[in-house]
Amino acid sequence: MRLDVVTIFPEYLEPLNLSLVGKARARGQLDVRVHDLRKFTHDRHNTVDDTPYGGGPGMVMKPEPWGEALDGIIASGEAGERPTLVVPTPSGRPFTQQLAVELSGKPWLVFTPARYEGIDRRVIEEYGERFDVREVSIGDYVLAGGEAPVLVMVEAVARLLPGVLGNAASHQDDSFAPGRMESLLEGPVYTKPPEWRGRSIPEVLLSGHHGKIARWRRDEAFRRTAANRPDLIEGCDPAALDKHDRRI
Ligand SMILES: COc1cccc(COC(=O)c2cn[nH]c2)c1
Repeated sequence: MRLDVVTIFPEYLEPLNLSLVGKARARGQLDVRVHDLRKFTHDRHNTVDDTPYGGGPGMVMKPEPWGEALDGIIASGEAGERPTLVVPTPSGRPFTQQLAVELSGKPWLVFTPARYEGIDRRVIEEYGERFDVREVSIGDYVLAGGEAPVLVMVEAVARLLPGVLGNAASHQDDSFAPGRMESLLEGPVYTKPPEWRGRSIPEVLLSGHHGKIARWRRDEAFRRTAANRPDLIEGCDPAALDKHDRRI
């Protein structure tokens, strides 16, 4: 997968050289290219923003630099390759595990994190006519820029790429993983030592009885979901539970 990011703070994307994403890059599974938006300005101050038409607070990112940056990136693609553009914004569709799964199947993502009050709408219109443009929110709050959302989305997508996450099975049971655990939160996890500050491990986890363990985990997932995310349970039909679990 190729990932391009256009930003006025390239150093903000340094974390993409670390850990899981860093290793995937080193292995050649991910081709990550970060572009400094200011390199696509031509005035003495490398201006990327200006006052909003119609007045109001803050500044808006000018369309010209984005146009030059995106045209250059698209032109550098393999013949005929078409990118999916991802625009982090509080007014976008929710970023979910399902969307992460969808994006992990794309060959080329271009992220356009904005600062200020956002990017001139004509940029979205211009590229939306020719490419798949997704305006995506990572949550209902406003940040100073879209770079942190890019780190979030790249990590969520990269860990789904085959061979990137050590133990492939471990994202089947992710919270929100489509299918089995459609919309349940993960229950509690434990590891050695068997006793820590007088606190032991739930007996069932030491029983070796895989059926009972699966049932206990399912019950704990329901318990935690009911406590923290009752909205996820409303639509959940217990009868739709994995038949295997119910048989125990
Ligand atoms: C593109 O327009 C804007 C405007 C304002 C801030 C931002 C940065 O993104 C966020 O704040 C965000 C993304 N998901 N949740 C919050 C982008």
